[in-house]
Amino acid sequence: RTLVAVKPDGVQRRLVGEIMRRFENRGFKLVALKLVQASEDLLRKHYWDLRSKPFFRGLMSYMSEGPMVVMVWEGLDVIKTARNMLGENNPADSLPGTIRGDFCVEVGRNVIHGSDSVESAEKEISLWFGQNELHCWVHNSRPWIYN
Ligand SMILES: Nc1ncnc2c1ncn2[C@@H]1O[C@@H]2COP(=O)(O)O[C@H]2[C@H]1O
Repeated sequence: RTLVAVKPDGVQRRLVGEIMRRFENRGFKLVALKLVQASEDLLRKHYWDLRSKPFFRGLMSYMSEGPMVVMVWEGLDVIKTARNMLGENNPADSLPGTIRGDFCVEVGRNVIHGSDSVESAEKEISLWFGQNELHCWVHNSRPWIYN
């Protein structure tokens, strides 16, 4: 499982449907989804490892500018594959075909976040979602996606 968040710029730019379509089409299963105006406390916990970076204050304010769409996707190697689908942190290094490579130009407005490791995915999922918000359901197309 991985946490994917469409940031306030992605929501404002109406990219939510396009981004979700990419994850659905790839074959991943949606297990949690919500629209959230994140509190400063939540954002501080989410980006705790970056607290000493010079861009930290700007990042907090960017992420508070409007609601985000936060979701959990599940599937084989989803953390790694989602990072590949997102592109590089800096959109200028992101290949066309990736989300950042197709939809943005600046690192401070990079439209989407994805967990970067198993540890951060577990931490981020438990930060943004309660256990009762994570749904277990059967993907009918599963046998056509997995051997
Ligand atoms: N040099 C930078 N200047 C501004 N924001 C940055 C910089 N580097 C990283 N970020 C932001 O910090 C975020 C950390 O992880 P994200 O994938 O959410 O996307 C990153 C960017 O939004």
